[in-house]
Amino acid sequence: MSIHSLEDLGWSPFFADQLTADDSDLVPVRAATVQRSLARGLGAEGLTRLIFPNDISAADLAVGDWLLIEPESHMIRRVLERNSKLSRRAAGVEAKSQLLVANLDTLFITTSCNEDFNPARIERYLVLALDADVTPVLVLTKSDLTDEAARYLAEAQAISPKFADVLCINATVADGVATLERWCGTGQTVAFVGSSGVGKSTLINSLTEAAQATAGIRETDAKGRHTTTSRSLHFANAGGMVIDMPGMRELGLHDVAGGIAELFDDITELAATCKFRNCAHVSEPGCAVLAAVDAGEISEARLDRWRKLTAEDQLNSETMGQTRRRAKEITRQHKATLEAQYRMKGKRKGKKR
Ligand SMILES: Nc1nc2c(ncn2[C@@H]2O[C@H](COP(=O)(O)OP(=O)(O)OP(=O)(O)O)[C@@H](O)[C@H]2O)c(=O)[nH]1
Ligand SMILES: [Zn+2]
Repeated sequence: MSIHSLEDLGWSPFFADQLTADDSDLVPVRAATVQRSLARGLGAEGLTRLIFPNDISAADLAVGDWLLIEPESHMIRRVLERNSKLSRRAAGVEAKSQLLVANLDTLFITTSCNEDFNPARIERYLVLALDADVTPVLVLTKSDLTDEAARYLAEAQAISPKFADVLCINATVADGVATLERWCGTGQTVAFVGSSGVGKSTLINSLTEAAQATAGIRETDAKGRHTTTSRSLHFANAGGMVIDMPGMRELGLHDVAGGIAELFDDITELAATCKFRNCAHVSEPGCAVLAAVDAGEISEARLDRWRKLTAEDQLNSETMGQTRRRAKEITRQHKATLEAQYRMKGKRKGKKR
């Protein structure tokens, strides 16, 4: 197994600065796979199996994390602060978030030049990337299977100025893949999201093939196929690292208010001047956002997309307790309204008398 420098694995001053004198007997490794009680770390010595102490469990770790471990026992002692993290709402009734990957630099939001292309879905992924502090790059694949690649590209570019780049490629040929490599250089970590069949595995395989072979850490199943059942960290040919996230097609929005505020920064800015602090921009008096819509400065469609994303985020972010409280509050308000109406009727009756 070849030896890698920590910088090859994405180590940077951000992590080095977190080390203290107490850590001098520990070594840094980067979490390469994390499954229940089995986690592996990549370090200067190659791939090692990690041991969990009582106070750290697999749920506390994400692929891409930087960990400090004991060099002999491989016991994890500390998880270093992340410079970015991608999470989603965990399965189940509670509004808990599940950590997916950590210390990601670029997220390739992937779709194809066909019926998969959907601006609303692309915008959802963009919110996730912005919320996670990860650079979003939009990748349109299958440019070779359409006569309308230029139209798709123009439509994609119109979605948001927040994309660092919008690429339109044939993922099955080398020069298509090469356009992604400028994001995958030494010290950089990238990952892909997008629907099934848009070409994520094709791109990951091409971006990592040569480097994985030399590193000798490509995990294969009994038939020799590349296994993609859980998230894992891989070397990119261009010098950086790729996190494979199989099964990450649908990422329910959860706790991404910051990402929504950034994507819709025009609405966010105006909202600060609405008369009411918790203005929902529906029909409130003194609403600066509605005024901007009336003036033609913000399109109704854009405000509508903001409303939908905000509603989804709020619903997914509230706990069962909050849902119950909200239901109670609605019932209470309803009762109060009915009582008020009843009293009004009574008064009117009283007047008649
Ligand atoms: N012609 C052409 N075929 C492509 C392109 N990108 C992907 N494909 C093909 O589309 C099929 C699906 O590609 P995958 O890489 O498996 O897609 P995926 O996004 O990884 O799909 P999941 O693993 O289900 O999430 C494969 O047969 C690819 O060869 C492209 O740009 N042009
Ligand atoms: Zn308003």
